[in-house]
Amino acid sequence: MRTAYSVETVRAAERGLMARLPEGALMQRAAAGLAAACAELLGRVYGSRVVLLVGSGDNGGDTLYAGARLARRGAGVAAVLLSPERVHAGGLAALRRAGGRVVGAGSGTEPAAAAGIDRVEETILRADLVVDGIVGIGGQGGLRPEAERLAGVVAESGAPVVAVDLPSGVDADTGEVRGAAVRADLTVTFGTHKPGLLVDPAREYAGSVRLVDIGLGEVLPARPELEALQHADVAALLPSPGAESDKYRRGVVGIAAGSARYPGAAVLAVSGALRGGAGAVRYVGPAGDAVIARFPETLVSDQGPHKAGRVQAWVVGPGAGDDAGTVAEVLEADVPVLIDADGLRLADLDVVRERRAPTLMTPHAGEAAALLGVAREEVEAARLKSVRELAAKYRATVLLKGSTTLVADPASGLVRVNATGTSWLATAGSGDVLSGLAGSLLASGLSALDAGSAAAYLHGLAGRFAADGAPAGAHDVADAIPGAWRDVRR
Ligand SMILES: NC(=O)C1=CN([C@@H]2O[C@H](COP(=O)(O)OP(=O)(O)OC[C@H]3O[C@@H](n4cnc5c(N)ncnc54)[C@H](OP(=O)(O)O)[C@@H]3O)[C@@H](O)[C@H]2O)[C@@H](O)CC1
Ligand SMILES: [K+]
Repeated sequence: MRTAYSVETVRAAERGLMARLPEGALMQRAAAGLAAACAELLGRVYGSRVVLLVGSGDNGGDTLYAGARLARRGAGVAAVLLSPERVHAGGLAALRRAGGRVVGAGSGTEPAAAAGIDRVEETILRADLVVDGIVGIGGQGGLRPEAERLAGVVAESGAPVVAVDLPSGVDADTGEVRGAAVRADLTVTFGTHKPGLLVDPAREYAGSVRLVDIGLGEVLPARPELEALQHADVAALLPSPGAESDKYRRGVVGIAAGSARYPGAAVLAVSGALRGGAGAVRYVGPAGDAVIARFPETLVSDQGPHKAGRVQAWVVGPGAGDDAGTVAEVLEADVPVLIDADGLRLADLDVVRERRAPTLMTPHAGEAAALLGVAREEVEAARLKSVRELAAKYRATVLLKGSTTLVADPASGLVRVNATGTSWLATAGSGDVLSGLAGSLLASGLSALDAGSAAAYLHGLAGRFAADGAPAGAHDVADAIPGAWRDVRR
């Protein structure tokens, strides 16, 4: 499991840890990990040109101490100080002792302000590596103008960028990027991941992320604010039939989807459900012929959901068109229900709120925006906040689809982020496959949080396998689910 903790939690943990350690010990651990990552990226440290962008806080301190380590190994290290009067004094002294220099205005020993500006640009443009220590977890909002200007020069230089703890300008807790921010190739983060490193849009700014252990793990609380399942976690969740299992014990999933206009949605939802571990898939709706033609193992009924027979979980909504009656009937069932696509528009949301059995809602950003009464761009800019708000508002587990799919649990407030997604999954019908897959996992007994997050994980992996660098259709993704399942189990 990969976990992320909020700034408040990190700060509290750090206070506890610092009280037990000699002063500066944590910063030295951070700087050592940072310098090692920079050295690895450089390949050859001796003779390389490293530029440090140094802000006024401890993030700048980490950067200066790491710079000192690189200078001792023979790198030419130049520090650009954004607030020379408030720079981390110990870090700067260490850098100078190691032979590092300060460039730009206000350094005291360097050329005057006007000339200094050019020196800074020249230096950055010649750099082999830029280290972004402008701001870390103490940051508020996007970069300030001077930092933004420097970030522009860095982008122009094309030099690889290592961000210290976080790319400066992104929000550590939310993953929001409300102004200018540094784009990094690698982010070296300390003690724990921060939520912003795992959630878009900030995740995209971070590049690859490396976690440096500074001993924080032992003082962090057991429950993180955000977690990301890995292969082993998903493997532990997936159902496996025992010797005694029959189709009812393995779970029957009901799919109420498709319409005369959109029969394909029914076929795709069933294709996902058949690969999700349930013992049987029942289909209810007007696309029975199309479903049977493609998947003869489906139990098809043209009666409504009430008359469909035993079902342990329902999926309602994909391609449902305007069939509000079926959605209402499914919501009356006292079993877990997954609501997707048209179902999200057709459902009586007061009924959803009052349901006793679990509900899993699976909107994309546009559907989530409609449910929250905000613009789609706002959901995309603030994915974590949006998914939490939806879960609280509808007292349902909510899976917000997208480049980083999020699943929020209404009771605990825990959010899971899925890391297996690929942009190849942004293809018509891919959401229908996901609904069927998640519904099938619900029917086999997983909680809504586990079913949603395990389904997102398998679906993302299947998308990668199906695409393998080329476009793939939603049915290819469904066909690749068994391979993803085996890969996770291996
Ligand atoms: N604590 C620990 O044990 C350990 C902490 N560690 C490290 O410390 C970091 C946290 O350090 P921190 O608390 O000093 O805050 P930090 O992120 O450096 O920035 C604060 C300064 O930035 C400024 N500023 C704010 N917003 C800005 C913006 N948008 N654009 C530009 N500037 C902005 C703001 O200035 P002001 O508003 O006062 O003008 C303030 O002075 C953490 O991320 C990790 O790297 C590691 O060593 C491991 C041990
Ligand atoms: K930073």
